[in-house]
Amino acid sequence: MVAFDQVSKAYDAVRAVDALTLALRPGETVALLGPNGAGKSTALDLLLGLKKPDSGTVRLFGTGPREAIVAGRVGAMLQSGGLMDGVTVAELVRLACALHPKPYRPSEVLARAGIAQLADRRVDKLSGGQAQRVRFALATAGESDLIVLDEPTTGMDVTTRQAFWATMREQAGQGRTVLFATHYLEEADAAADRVLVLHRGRLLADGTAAEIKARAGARRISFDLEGAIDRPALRALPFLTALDVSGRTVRIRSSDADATVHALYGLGVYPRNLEVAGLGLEQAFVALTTAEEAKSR
Ligand SMILES: Nc1ncnc2c1ncn2[C@@H]1O[C@H](COP(=O)(O)OP(=O)(O)OP(=O)(O)O)[C@@H](O)[C@H]1O
Repeated sequence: MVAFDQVSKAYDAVRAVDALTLALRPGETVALLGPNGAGKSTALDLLLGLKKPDSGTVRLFGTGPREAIVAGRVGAMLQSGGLMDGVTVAELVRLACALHPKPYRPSEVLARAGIAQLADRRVDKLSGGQAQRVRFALATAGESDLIVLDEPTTGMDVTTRQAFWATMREQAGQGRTVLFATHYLEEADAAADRVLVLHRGRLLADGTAAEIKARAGARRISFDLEGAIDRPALRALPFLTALDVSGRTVRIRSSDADATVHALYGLGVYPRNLEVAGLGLEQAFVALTTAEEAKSR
């Protein structure tokens, strides 16, 4: 079990992480989302013992972060982590395996990260996406109970990205906890079974992607109308939060699509090509974080 208990960390006046409390369960794949500066990297640094909280505690499997890392229970892939200069990919992976208390075979690690063909290349001569795969290999050098990934797929091409997530699913399937920070909301939607939204260091939302979308409330309704379009009548529809008319096509956002559509028919119009769709995680994220920004203004 991985737990933050009332953890805070400030840089001068900036509260990067503010009274964060949460627990991660085994086998869970968790996405950490938040706008720039929300505190994601700081939270991961606290989790990995790279920074010390000003107050509160971080516990990993019953110990502090350092002890858990020394015991090989944590694999991490950080954003900027420089790879050692002057060594080859194979040498670096062998070193990571040698340092891990429960290592996999280096050949296995190379193959899993899709870098077997890069084994003899120097790590300081790799492309961005290749270097990212090497970091991925280092994070999965041994059997860790927690895998922490900071924007893991940045710079990866589509195939690498798919292979990467397949491996992460496999790892989670073996009971490991996978925690990743990302700005790719589609990826969070597809890969995570739990989504955490951080905003100004605080946990704004915690749930499945579906729950977060539902919490952001809105649904999109679109349809075409024949004849004159009565905008004031449309604008007065219940639960409407946005209205856009373009030519014959009307697009509505509603916090209760059933009630809005019901009232729409009540106007005596005949909407054609009616579509009701949920918001994507990206739109839900924007709705949640902008609402929070507005509150704090
Ligand atoms: N070393 C530091 N010194 C001073 N302020 C810092 C430092 N590191 C982070 N901050 C500030 O703390 C806040 C949280 O930053 P953090 O890097 O944790 O956010 P993030 O969610 O990872 O952002 P991004 O999405 O941009 O990577 C920001 O306001 C940032 O400017």
